[in-house]
Order: sequence, then C-alpha cells, then structure tokens
Amino acid sequence: MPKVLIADKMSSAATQVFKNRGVDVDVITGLSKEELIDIIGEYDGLAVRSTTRPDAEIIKAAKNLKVIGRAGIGVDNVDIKAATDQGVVVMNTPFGNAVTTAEHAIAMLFSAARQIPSASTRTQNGEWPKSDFKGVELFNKTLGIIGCGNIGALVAERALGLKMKVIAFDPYLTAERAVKLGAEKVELDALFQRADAITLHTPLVDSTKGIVSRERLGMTKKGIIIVNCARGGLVDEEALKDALDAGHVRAAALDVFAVEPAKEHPLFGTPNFIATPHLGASTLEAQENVAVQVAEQMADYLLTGAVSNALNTPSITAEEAPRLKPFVNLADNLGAMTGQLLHAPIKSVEFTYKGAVTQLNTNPVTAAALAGLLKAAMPDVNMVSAPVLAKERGIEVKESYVDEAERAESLIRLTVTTTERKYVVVGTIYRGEPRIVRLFGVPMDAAFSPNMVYVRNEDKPGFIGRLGAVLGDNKVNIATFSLGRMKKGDEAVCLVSVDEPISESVAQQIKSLDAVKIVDVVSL
Ligand SMILES: NC(=O)C1=CN([C@@H]2O[C@H](COP(=O)(O)OP(=O)(O)OC[C@H]3O[C@@H](n4cnc5c(N)ncnc54)[C@H](O)[C@@H]3O)[C@@H](O)[C@H]2O)C=CC1
Ligand SMILES: O=C(O)C(=O)COP(=O)(O)O
Repeated sequence: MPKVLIADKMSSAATQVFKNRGVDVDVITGLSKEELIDIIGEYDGLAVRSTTRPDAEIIKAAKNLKVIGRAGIGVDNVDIKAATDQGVVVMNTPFGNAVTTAEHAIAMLFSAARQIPSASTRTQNGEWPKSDFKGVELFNKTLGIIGCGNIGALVAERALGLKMKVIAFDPYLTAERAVKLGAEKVELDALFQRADAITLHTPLVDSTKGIVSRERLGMTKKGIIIVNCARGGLVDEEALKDALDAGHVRAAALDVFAVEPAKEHPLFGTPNFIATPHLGASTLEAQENVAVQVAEQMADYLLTGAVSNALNTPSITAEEAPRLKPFVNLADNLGAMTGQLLHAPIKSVEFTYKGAVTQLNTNPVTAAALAGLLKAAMPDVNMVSAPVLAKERGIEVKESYVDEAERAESLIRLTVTTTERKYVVVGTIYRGEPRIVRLFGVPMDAAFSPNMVYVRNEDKPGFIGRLGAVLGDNKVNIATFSLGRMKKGDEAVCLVSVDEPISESVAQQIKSLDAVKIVDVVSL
C-alpha cells in the first residue's frame, strides 16, 4: 500500500480521500527540515501547501518518493528541478483556490480604499475616530491588473461588477481574450501611469521579480493603491514603504512577503498599510477544494499511474493509464536496448507510432523510450526528466504517426541518428509481452531479457556453432537465440538472451571470433 505524508495544515478531507482510496497516510505538520529529511524516506507521496519547502536535500533523502502534491497553486516552494531529476512528479491544484484568492484581492482593495482594519482597531479602542478617515470610491476608477491568468481574470470580472475600468498587462494575454474579459490590454508602463489601483496576479519568476519597482512606483498617479495577493518579491518593499511614507501611495495591502513568515517588517506600523499572513487561499471552500483535489490526484498517480496537473510530466488519464502500461514498458525496453548499442552521441530521435497505439496519448510512451535511450549515458535519467535532458543537450525529438487504424497491429519505431549513423529499431506487443521485430533494419522476432548480447557478423557457415561454444565454455547458459539477416551472405545479426550477465572477457572472446564485426552487451 503506498504511503503519503501530509506535511502542512490541510483540510481533513485530504486524509479521508487517501484512506478511502487505500493509501496509507500520516499527518505530521510543523516538521523542521532535518526532521523531514529523517522520515521522508518511508513515503511514496508528500502533500504540502506553501509552508513546507521540499528542496534538493529533502528530495534527495526521499528515496521512495514518487509524487509531491501541492494543495494550492504556487509551486515556488518546491524544487521542481531536483524533483524532475529524481523522477518525482510535481502536481498542483490550479483552480481550487482561485475564486477565494480573487475575493481576497477585492477585499484588500476595499480595505485599502476605506482603511477598514485601522478604523476597526481604533473604534474598538474607544476612539470613535470618525473625522480621521476619508476613503475613496472604487466606482469609475481604473484597476490595473498585472498578470491576467486564472486569478487575474476572476479579479477583472469582479472589478467590472463594481463598475471599475479594467486595464491589464500580461505578455500572454491575447487581444481577443482581453476583449472577452472586458479589459483593455496595455503595456506595463502605461498600466503604472493610468491606474488608480494596481493588483498583482503573476507567479514569481525572473520577469516579474520586483515588477513594482521604485522607478515604476514613481510613474504612478498620486493616491495609487497597491494590492499584492500573489507572491512576495513582486513588490520592492523598501520602495513601497518610502512611497507610503511620502504620501504618494494612498494605501497598500500585502498578503504575501518576500520573506515568510514575516514576523517583523519595516512596513509594519506604516500608516495606510494593511497586511494579512498569506491568507489568500484560506477559506473553508478553497481549502476543501484543494485538499480533495490534491489527494485524488496523488492517489490516482500512486495507484493507477494516472497523471493530472503535473508541472514536470505529461498528463495521463485514469482510463488511459492501464492501456498505456504495456507500451510504456515496450518503449522503455526498446529505448534502453538501443541506447546500449549506440557508439556515438545522439543528434536526433524520431518515434513513429503505427496502428492501435496511435489512438493513445503517446507522450508518456515517448518519454519512457527517451529515458531508456539516454540511460546508457545518463544513468539517473527517468521518464520525467528525459524530455528536459534531451532538450538541454540539443537532441531533437520528433513523434510521427502512420496507419492510424485502430485495429492495425501496434508498432513503435525508434529512428536514432547519432553523429556517426542512423539506427532503426522496431518493437511491438505480442500477447501482452514486448518484442523486438526489427533491429537495425534486420527483421527478427525476439523477446527482451535482462541479459543479452548483440552480435553483428558476416553471414558465414559455422558461426553460430562457434558463438555457442564460446558461451558454453564460459558456462553462460543461452535462454533464447534470435537471428536475422537482410539476404543470404549479407551481414547477419543475432540477439542472444543469456541467464547471467556477460563479462567483459566473454565479450572479448566473442569479438575475436572470425567474421564478427560488432559485439555489444545489453542489460535491462
Ligand atoms: N495569496 C495566496 O494565498 C495565493 C496566491 N496565489 C498566487 O497567485 C498567482 C497567480 O495565480 P494564477 O492566476 O492561478 O496563475 P496563472 O498561471 O493562471 O496566471 C498567471 C499569469 O501571469 C502571467 N504572467 C507571467 N509572466 C508575466 C509578466 N512578466 N508580466 C505579467 N504577467 C505575467 C501569465 O501569463 C499568466 O496569465 C500565483 O503566483 C499564485 O501562486 C494563488 C493562490 C493563493
Ligand atoms: O495556492 C497558492 O499559490 C498559495 O499561495 C496558497 O498558499 P497556502 O496553501 O495558503 O499556503
């Protein structure tokens, strides 16, 4: 039974889902990094929010970990590269808390416009400070939205409902989508110049770090309101403090901070400054949504191999997962065998799918074949990391499809081009088992086995006997022997499955036989 650790405070609905699905679950929150490192080795899954930060060290210690589930949107607390390198799938719940966070942004906007938190505190202190507060209306004002994805779009809808004008900056927002949202798409500087209030809804990446900079704050109208419910680090906090102190910024409301938890901060106590402790996603509804969703997704992956909302690997539906399994297995074997038969760096790989397999989602099959192929040179590669590593190394990867008839026999053809030559290998599934049907252009019919030796030789009488004798003399038992050639007297290939690994000395003895051209030992 797979075992999952819930390491951050999460709705108990997550625990219930895991239990109902037959996944063993521990809930241990508030662990230090060292404590997490000590226990993470026992778990197949780790469920977190934003407090736990699974970094490279934690992931390295997580020897059995297969999936990290983020009950929420932002995954900047997870070292995705370290997870990818180790084959750990990272998934989030991209929609479950979006409405709640948009509502928090609107709440912050109103709070800032009317200074509700400080008015409340002072009223309850017995001051009745009626004459100290004069807010501004949001009606007819221009709201500048930076980042118009899920949450930004929900904020736009709500702001339009408040009869605000909405302008948006997002490099990936199309003009059509902006029109549909009722927002005007503008450039970043124009947004800073025209807005009466600015709200941020981007991830924290290089292009957004410090996007509310001192210089851009200087472009804004006097009396601007700044709201950030996205990520700390988007706003230059020092510049914001100066602009608030100078009375240029009317009010600012931050839910997120560059360093969290923010227990002390230069902005704290600044007049017209409002802070909430990263509460954007904290409603009953959102927490129930993300907890159920993350637990379902993690259980699906651990129990069936289905992948949804993963950030580092292609999606596989629950219905596809069992149908894909034999092809993933075939692809892995084909790739791993071929990778051990190459003698030069790979330039490009083409995966050609034929027959019924073309009806499936071939992305995971390609990823598995690629991982197998790269394993000879990169032993730690896996299905998750293979596409990234291939790209980093400039290996061109192509997929193509032929004879897409559902009833046609499924074949997977790998065409690998190295700096020296081109290799073609074809495999199929026969009675549920993966088989090789063509090896470097030569037709054959062979099963995969953990220990194999590949020999290419001149097609001469007596060769097979001599090869058998070398193996026999070295007490290597032959399991199966597959032969093939293009035509009589041409080059022949044989793929021999043996019961024990072939040592270097046996490989050398085979190499020294008359007529042998190439000998490669393959282990799967
Ligand atoms: N305070 C909280 O508790 C919560 C915060 N969040 C945060 O809110 C943020 C937005 O979440 P979603 O809307 O779901 O993400 P999303 O991915 O749907 O939208 C982000 C948008 O930012 C845009 N973007 C990327 N680079 C940009 C740039 N340089 N300038 C302008 N726009 C840029 C993207 O094109 C995209 O449309 C994330 O950082 C997420 O972590 C999400 C939920 C709760
Ligand atoms: O979903 C997100 O991106 C959030 O920032 C919510 O964070 P949390 O789960 O409340 O720690």
